[in-house]
Amino acid sequence: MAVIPVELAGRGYEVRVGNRLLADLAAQARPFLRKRHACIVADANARRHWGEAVGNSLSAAGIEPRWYDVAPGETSKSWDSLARLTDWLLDQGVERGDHVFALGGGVVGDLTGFACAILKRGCGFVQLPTTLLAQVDSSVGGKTAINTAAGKNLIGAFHQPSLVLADLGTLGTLPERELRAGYAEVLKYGVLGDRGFFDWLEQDGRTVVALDPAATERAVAASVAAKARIVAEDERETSGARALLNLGHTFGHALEAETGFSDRLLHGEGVALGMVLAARYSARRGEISLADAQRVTAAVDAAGLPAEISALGLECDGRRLADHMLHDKKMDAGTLPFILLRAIGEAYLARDVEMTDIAAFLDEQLQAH
Ligand SMILES: NC(=O)c1ccc[n+]([C@@H]2O[C@H](COP(=O)([O-])OP(=O)(O)OC[C@H]3O[C@@H](n4cnc5c(N)ncnc54)[C@H](O)[C@@H]3O)[C@@H](O)[C@H]2O)c1
Ligand SMILES: O=C(O)C(=O)C[C@@H](O)[C@H](O)[C@H](O)COP(=O)(O)O
Ligand SMILES: [Zn+2]
Repeated sequence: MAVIPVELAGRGYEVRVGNRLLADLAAQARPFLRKRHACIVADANARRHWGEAVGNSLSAAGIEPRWYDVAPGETSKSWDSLARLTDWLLDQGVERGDHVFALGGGVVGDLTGFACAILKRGCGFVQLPTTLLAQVDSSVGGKTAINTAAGKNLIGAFHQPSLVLADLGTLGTLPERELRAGYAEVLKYGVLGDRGFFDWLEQDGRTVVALDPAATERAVAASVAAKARIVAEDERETSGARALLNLGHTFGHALEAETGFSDRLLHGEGVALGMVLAARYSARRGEISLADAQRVTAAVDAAGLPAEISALGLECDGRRLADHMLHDKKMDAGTLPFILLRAIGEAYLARDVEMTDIAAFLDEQLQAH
């Protein structure tokens, strides 16, 4: 098992990456189980595959599991789901000193984390991520949120979990498309800040998607370590360091909004395409080399992720996509900073990007190929 600390003064926590962690939940999470029952908010698919392991572990320790099912999919990150979940948590008598468990992917983690951030002005929670994306990214760092009609993650809070248990065994039941979508966020850490990691993924990335045990553990642990470093440096995205984790997301979130937060484009797929667009736009500005932008495109394509916006069949122009971006939380005094690339492994925050230029670039991309 790899144990990665997220170092935050007085509020630090561990991310444990390994096998059979859910079957061992009662022991792993002992300090966070102070009552004879525990509330578990679960993605319905995650519960179907992994609920028994969680339930058995708790029951054997004399703790009654109380389940709340969340419908799979991005639409569960809504006001409606949040209201229903907080009502249920109140019915269960959750107190500020209690911990709620979130079993599932980023949807359940973001929703439960936000519910726990506001329930009685804040109770504890433990992340039990069961998707690759959630293990390498969403369960770590305390960003919690729901979506609104105006866009992605627009209502939320920073609220850190007390523990993250990333059980690699859970990836075995994940549909392949979801595995690939999660891989996009793995690739992101290489592209934004670690050329050596990118080189390894370029070479051996297929072993991660094939769930080779050593490769998977290396990819998850390295990704978590990269995120933990950045979160410890800039927990609330104020200095610019954490904003780099948004590489590909300004484009990606606009594409998710345009496709109605539907199965047409998963979050990780939007991020993959967004990284390609960020790399191409950086090359157009004469920053990253064309060859390196092509390497990013090839790595995305090799993972079976979308690399061409023109293939999405969108019926919109660049201006419309640029308009979605105006709701981005990075907006600062009317300007939207973009995460661009000077090289693979060297992302930076560009504050001189004109939205008219982004719209023109997107028009070119929509028409290409
Ligand atoms: N808070 C953050 O820092 C952060 C970071 C990245 C992404 N996110 C958010 O995370 C969300 C995407 O998360 P996701 O990719 O995990 O998607 P998800 O939560 O929708 O899960 C993907 C699918 O996998 C199923 N599933 C989950 N675990 C399973 C398992 N072990 N076996 C079989 N099926 C399983 C789910 O039912 C769902 O259909 C987006 O809303 C995104 O905005 C948040
Ligand atoms: O943790 C972060 O910081 C990230 O940006 C990670 C992203 O992968 C994630 O999708 C995040 O939710 C996006 O943040 P947002 O602030 O753009 O909503
Ligand atoms: Zn993301």
